[in-house]
This record gives sequence, C-alpha cells and structure tokens, in this order.
Amino acid sequence: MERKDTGKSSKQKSTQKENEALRLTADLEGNYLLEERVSDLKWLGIFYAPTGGSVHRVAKILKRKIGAKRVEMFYISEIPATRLLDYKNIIIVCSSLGRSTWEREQRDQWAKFFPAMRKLSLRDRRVALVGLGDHVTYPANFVDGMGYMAELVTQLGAELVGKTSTDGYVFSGSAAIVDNLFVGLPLDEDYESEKTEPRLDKWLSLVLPEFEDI
Ligand SMILES: Cc1cc2nc3c(=O)[nH]c(=O)nc-3n(C[C@H](O)[C@H](O)[C@H](O)COP(=O)(O)O)c2cc1C
Repeated sequence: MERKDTGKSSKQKSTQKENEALRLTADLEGNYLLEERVSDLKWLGIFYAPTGGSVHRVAKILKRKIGAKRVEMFYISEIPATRLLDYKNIIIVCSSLGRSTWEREQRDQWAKFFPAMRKLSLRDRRVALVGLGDHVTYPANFVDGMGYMAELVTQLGAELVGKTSTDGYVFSGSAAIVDNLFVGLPLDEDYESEKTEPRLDKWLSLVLPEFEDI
C-alpha cells in the first residue's frame, strides 16, 4: 500500500504526538489550566536539583539501589516540568536552603521550575520525597524544603508516600512534619553521612512496595 506523505517533518510529528498525550483541564477553582498525561506512563522517575552536591549524590545512590534499568533520573533544569507526567511514581530529591531562597528564581533551580510545575495535575501519581538538610546548623528548620515540596505536590493532587518516623533525628523544628511524621525521608549528608545508606535501604524497603505497577 502506498504511504501518504502528510508533509509533516518528524519533529512536527513528535510534537503532535506529545500534544495528543497531554490533556488540558481547568483546576477546581478554574484559575489555570492543568496539564495531564493520558497515555504511555512509565513506572518510576527520579527528579532532583541542585546538581553536583549532596542532592545529586543521593539521587545517584537511589538510582543504583533501585536498579538503573528500572528507573530514569532527571536534573530538573534540563527538562520541561511536563516530564513529571510521564511517570506513575515519582521520587523528588531536594535540599533546604530557606524559604527566601526558594522564592527567588534567580537563586534556585526548584524556584524556577515551580511555575511550570504548578500547572500540572499529579492526580493518580504517587510521589515520595527525599530531603537533604543540616540538623546541626539549622536545627529549627530541619529539612523545611521537603515540607514545602510536600505542600506543592499534594496541592497538585499527588498521593504522598514514604513518610517516616522522627525517631533517630535530632532537631528542634521542621516544616516537613505532618501528624508527627516526616513527609518523606530526611538525610543529613553534612553531619550524618554514615547514616545515609542505612536510612535509604530501610526507606526503600517500605516505599517501593507502595509504588503502583503500570
Ligand atoms: C544558604 C543555606 C541555607 C540552608 N538552609 C537550611 C535549612 O533551612 N534547613 C536545613 O535542614 N538545611 C539547610 N541547609 C543545608 C543544606 O540543605 C544541606 O547542606 C544540603 O545537603 C545541601 O545540598 P546540596 O549539596 O545538594 O546543595 C542550608 C544550606 C545553605 C547553604
């Protein structure tokens, strides 16, 4: 059979395919449009920033422990926020740099990413958080950033999994605690790096079974 030439370049065709897989819907208040992916979900994506420090190191350890072939990993400054929608389950690795830093786009990659992320619907997605912090220098704001991230993904409709007990952590305050549990896994590479691997192993044994199959 003769193939019809639609006159479209392969780039146009792949953009068209991308648009077909995304659906725009109004949020509950009708304030803005939410983007939803409706096809081709993959099992697990790890999204992290910043790169080159403790967050990046922990993201790489996570990928190795889960199995490099089972998971895809992205530095958020190199991808559009809609990439989150490709995954049924999502692990976000972030640090805490204080709310003022997170609110300044010129200083923080997550702050730059948030406006596009706020347009997504994460309904039917399971999200687990890993938050890097420093319990010695910032005991009153320990892993606060993970708390802000939890607020955001919950607002976007995601189901938060992988909450952890505060047992074994020394701190005086944290925005990452809800109902006496951390909203994800806190890690302190600055002062407790020897605890990182055992904490990750224990957490993964609990969180991986919570992720949904596709
Ligand atoms: C300016 C600045 C502010 C920080 N604020 C906090 C904080 O409020 N709470 C906390 O637990 N850690 C805080 N930290 C510690 C970092 O979150 C921690 O060192 C983290 O491992 C850094 O990750 P990175 O090496 O990937 O950048 C802060 C660090 C810096 C440099």
